Amino acid sequence: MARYELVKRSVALITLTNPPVNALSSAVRHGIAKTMERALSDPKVTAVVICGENGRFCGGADIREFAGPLRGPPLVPLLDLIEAGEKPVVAAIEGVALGGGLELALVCHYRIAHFKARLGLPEVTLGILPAAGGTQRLPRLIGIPAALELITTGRHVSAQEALKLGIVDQVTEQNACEVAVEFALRAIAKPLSSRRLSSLTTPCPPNLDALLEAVTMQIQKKARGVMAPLACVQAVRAAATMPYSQGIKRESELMATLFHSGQARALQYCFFAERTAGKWTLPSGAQWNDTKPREIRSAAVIGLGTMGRGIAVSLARVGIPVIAVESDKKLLETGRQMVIGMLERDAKRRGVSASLNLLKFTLSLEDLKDVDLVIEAVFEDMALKKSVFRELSKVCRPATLLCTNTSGLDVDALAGVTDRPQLVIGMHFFSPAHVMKLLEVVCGPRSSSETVATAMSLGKRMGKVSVAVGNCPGFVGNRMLKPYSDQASFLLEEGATPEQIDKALEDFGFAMGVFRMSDLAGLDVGWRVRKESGLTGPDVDPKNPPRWRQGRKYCPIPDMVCEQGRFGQKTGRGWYVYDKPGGTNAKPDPLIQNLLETYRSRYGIKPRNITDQEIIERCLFALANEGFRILEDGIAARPEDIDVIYLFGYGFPRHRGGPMFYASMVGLQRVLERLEHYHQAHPDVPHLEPSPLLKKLVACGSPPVQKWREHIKTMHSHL
Ligand SMILES: CC/C=C\CC(=O)SCCNC(=O)CCNC(=O)[C@H](O)C(C)(C)COP(=O)(O)OP(=O)(O)OC[C@H]1O[C@@H](n2cnc3c(N)ncnc32)[C@H](O)[C@@H]1OP(=O)(O)O
Repeated sequence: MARYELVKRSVALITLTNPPVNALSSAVRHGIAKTMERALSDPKVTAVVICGENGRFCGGADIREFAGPLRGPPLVPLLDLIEAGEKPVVAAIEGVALGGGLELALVCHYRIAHFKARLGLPEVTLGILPAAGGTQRLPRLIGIPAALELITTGRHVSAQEALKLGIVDQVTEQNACEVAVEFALRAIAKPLSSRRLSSLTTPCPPNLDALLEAVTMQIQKKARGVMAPLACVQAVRAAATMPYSQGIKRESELMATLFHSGQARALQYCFFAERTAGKWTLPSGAQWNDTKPREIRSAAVIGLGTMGRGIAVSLARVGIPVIAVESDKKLLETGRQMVIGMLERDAKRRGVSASLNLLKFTLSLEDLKDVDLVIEAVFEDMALKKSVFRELSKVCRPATLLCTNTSGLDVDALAGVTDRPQLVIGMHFFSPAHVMKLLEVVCGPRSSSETVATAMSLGKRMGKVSVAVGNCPGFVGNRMLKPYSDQASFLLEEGATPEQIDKALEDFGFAMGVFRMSDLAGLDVGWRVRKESGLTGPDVDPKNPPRWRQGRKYCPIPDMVCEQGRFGQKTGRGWYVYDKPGGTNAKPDPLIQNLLETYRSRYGIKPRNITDQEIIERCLFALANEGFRILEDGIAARPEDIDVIYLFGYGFPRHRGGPMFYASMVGLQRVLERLEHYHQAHPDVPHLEPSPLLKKLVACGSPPVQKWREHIKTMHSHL
């Protein structure tokens, strides 16, 4: 796991060999310990260079080992030994030096980085802190403010920025290993004491307390309830106020509180879930690693509304020529200006030039005849979408992939009106499409494996986290959203206020509660969907009981809010009131309070006190319960996929792991009991009835989330 060679007759070259990222597994630590001992004890060796195989220095500790007991040599004494050695050690950093990888580099006496390398201490994103001396050595090297920022955010820096900050001594465009060997030979005669970071005094700003206080407040505002960044601040404070020997003890104590925490488990689960989600399989057996995607050299976007504009920008900024289509001149011109503006702002932010030459705007579908792929992003109306797909079928060459950006309509019904159902697929982007990372790739029963592979690979190219899902109303994300938001509405009936429900959800960790989020998204969208599906509006049978639709309990309060022209932020009024249309400062509105009181007295509902616990349980257990049904139905392949969708598309707090992981952390038995309790109280709400899969998992002893798949016997997988 660490290779040893003697180069230039006196330099020991130690190469970490643990593909793909040379993580510091127990075997690698063992390899480093053995090879370092050999280098330090061999009189022929005058200097040491440490590098990583395959152009990657080191991706840090092996996260997979965190779940088990510590095996092999512990990292801290090993790193102390390297730093204390009497022979100069040079880190040759190519690819990445992250977490324990950077901590390894920090105990080397010199660091040479390849110009494409990235460095950082991302431990905080895994719910822990850099506990192999990182919180003590980095502040000594680059000062408190810069170290604090890097450690509390986990941000990666480029080699150039690392040079500016003083993290590395040299950046090279040549082979970093060869440069490091030459560097090591020159360093032989030089004293090492000033290169041992643990022996340095931390440069301390005069306003240390104020700085730490400001950063703490910033963290509490941005990452409410998240423990790791606050522990990082305390560890860095120790670097500023204590000698290294005490600081490292403090670092270790803080790590001990984080290491076994639920937050660390959740965040590490998210890391792997994100990577698992890209690995799709279809009922045919075709899967991500045996199906070649098509190369997409040109694309088209139909419809330049909010979604279409974001999609066009997402395509153009990764170098794909885009033809954007609108139905009338005025809309086309508005869309054109918006797309260009968005692309220019995006390019400015990234310090690159805007690829405006890749954009073409047209009123004619005929212009799409030669493109490789079309993404339809017209209004969410089946008849309209069908007419577009019929037309595309006529004008596009037979090999063109036809994708629909629908948030819940039947992808197979659209495939059915084309001459190429195997080349039709859903690409459900989230608004704003050029910002939001999630892409649901909706596989119809007739979508070919090549089509799935191409949509998934295009998503990756656009920087999206793509998840393959099956075709059903609302797919995964929006299908689960319904029971969640229904519970919030029922809670309003029973006595809660929008602000109370939002606060409980925001305290749980959501960036926005369900009502603030609906105000942002626009209340009219859901209203239109409910009208189209006959839940409200003139099509509802007048004989229908008022709070009852399609055989189940229904809460008409969201419709009543819309009937008053309250569509959310854009109209300046929704569940909250705003200073002006488009305003973002939500204030509770007495008119909503009135509406709720009138509603309750009309239906004889006596308001009751509702606790935050009930809000969280009813909203989130109903959400997870639908997730279990989605797994049973084969609409999502694994719980990780559902969690990734909720993390990246719906602002589920990452330190809770996603709705399915959260359910497993609460305990499936407890979730089952609470759902049974709430269903007993509300037998007319089917979403509260525990799903058969949840019951089955509890009966099997509540296995960990990674093992649920073994218990899901889907007869008709949609994936
Ligand atoms: C005492 C405590 C001391 C130290 C604490 C730590 O060091 S904690 C770990 C800190 N390091 C990180 O957080 C880095 C995590 N990795 C990444 O950010 C990326 O993987 C990386 C290195 C930038 C490479 O990205 P890329 O997109 O090229 O590959 P991908 O992410 O898909 O990873 C490839 C496979 O490697 C697995 N993997 C990556 N890093 C680790 C790791 N540190 N430990 C274990 N496994 C790791 C990843 O899961 C992928 O696996 P696969 O089975 O192929 O899906």
